[in-house]
Amino acid sequence: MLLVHSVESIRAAEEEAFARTEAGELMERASDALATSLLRDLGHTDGTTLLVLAGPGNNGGDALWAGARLAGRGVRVWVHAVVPGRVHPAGWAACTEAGATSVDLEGAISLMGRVDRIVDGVFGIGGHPGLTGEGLRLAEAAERSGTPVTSVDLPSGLAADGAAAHPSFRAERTVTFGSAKACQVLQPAAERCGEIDVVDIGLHWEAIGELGAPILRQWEAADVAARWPVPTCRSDKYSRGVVGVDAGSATYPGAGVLVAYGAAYAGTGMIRSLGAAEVARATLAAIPSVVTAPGRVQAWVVGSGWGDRHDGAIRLAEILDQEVPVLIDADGLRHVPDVTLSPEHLLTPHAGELARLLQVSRAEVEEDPLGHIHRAADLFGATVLLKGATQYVATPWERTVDVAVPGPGWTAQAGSGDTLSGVCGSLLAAGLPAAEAAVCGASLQALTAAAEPPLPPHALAQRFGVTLRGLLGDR
Ligand SMILES: NC(=O)C1=CN([C@@H]2O[C@H](COP(=O)(O)OP(=O)(O)OC[C@H]3O[C@@H](n4cnc5c(N)ncnc54)[C@H](O)[C@@H]3O)[C@@H](O)[C@H]2O)[C@@H](O)CC1
Ligand SMILES: [K+]
Repeated sequence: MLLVHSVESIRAAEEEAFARTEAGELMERASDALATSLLRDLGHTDGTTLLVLAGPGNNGGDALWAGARLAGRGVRVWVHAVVPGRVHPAGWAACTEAGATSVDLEGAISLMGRVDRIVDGVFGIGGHPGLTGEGLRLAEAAERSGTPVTSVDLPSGLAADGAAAHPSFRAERTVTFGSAKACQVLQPAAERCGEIDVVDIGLHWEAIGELGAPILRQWEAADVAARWPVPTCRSDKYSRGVVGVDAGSATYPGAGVLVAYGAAYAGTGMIRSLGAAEVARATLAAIPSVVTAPGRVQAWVVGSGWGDRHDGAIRLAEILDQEVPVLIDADGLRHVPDVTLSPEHLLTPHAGELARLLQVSRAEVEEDPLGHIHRAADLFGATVLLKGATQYVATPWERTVDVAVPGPGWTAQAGSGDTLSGVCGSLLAAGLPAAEAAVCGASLQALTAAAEPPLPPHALAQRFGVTLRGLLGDR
């Protein structure tokens, strides 16, 4: 699991670390790790070449000290001070004394495409988002040259805490210090960061109180495998969980069928299709093991394909009265302001639906997904999964948001949300807490889509077992 801290937290943890370390020790750890990473990527020192772009702050300092180490080891290093006259003085002296050659802007640009690697040490967590002027010229020239870029801490130009792809460097690798940053896991910014190496520089998160909690937890496949409920020799359909589905309608019967596909192929114990008669009939025809008689239900999936069902609020209240976990999706979400929810209830809006719930514009949600998902979770008291290119899960009053394993854009199609609801519903019925059910469900869908050619949602669901077998190994 990749933990992401905010700039505010990193600054606080750095302050705490400065107080108990020698001056310059943190920068030494950072630049040592950067130099090691550069050496690994260069492969060897003899005859290899490096262009260091150093900005005015400590990010430039890191780059310069690493450049000094490599120049000392025989790498041919050129160095450019991006803001003339404003450069980390000790780092600059060390780098040039170790043999690096100083070049001006035009010199730096003309070297791009001819050196083996470029070090982007222009701005780090102190950078204002969006490069302009010479910084932008350098970033564009570097990208055009095709020479691989190692960014120091983050690609200069990105906002460390944000998801936006501001004008910035595009890195092949980012060597980041103390903690991953939000821009390295949230799209579209993350795709400008390349491979992420997180370097431990000795920050003590527990020493800074609440600020020490990460803002994001980026889940990886192994984390999903560790949480996935695997049946044992003592399992029966009830211990594995019964999912009740009231989704779809006479107008949109497919939604209810797709929810059942998601639950069935994620391995649920039993599915009860308890919505419109048309949906139950269609579901039974597709999946013969589905039961259409009422009975015990351990988690509900409701709302998708309801359309403008006139009794939606009453039906939702009735289901909530049963006091088992409930996943509320799509058309069910419009009734959320009228009912009382708790963290075991899972809302699964996409950006447009979240905007409607919070009475803001979709653009506002897309601009600040984290802020809005927190707001929704706190306002409604429920767990929220925000679907989209990056899938976030927030729990009411908790600082840390979970981010599902990312997947390809193929799942952006009608019906994907319905099968996803089914997967999450099956995990809720198996007893996973709502946040884990949401993030594991979204990750399973993403991992499956990443491994398969484009498939319609019901066919993708049929491949869940292959993904699970790969994830779970011998478990
Ligand atoms: N303080 C330390 O000892 C450590 C800091 N670390 C490094 O230090 C970085 C943070 O250093 P700083 O706080 O000095 O910040 P930066 O090095 O990110 O840059 C800050 C400077 O750039 C200027 N600036 C920012 N955006 C600009 C823009 N778009 N155009 C023109 N000027 C701009 C600011 O006014 C400021 O002078 C981290 O990202 C990391 O690389 C690491 O070495 C770990 C230890
Ligand atoms: K940088």
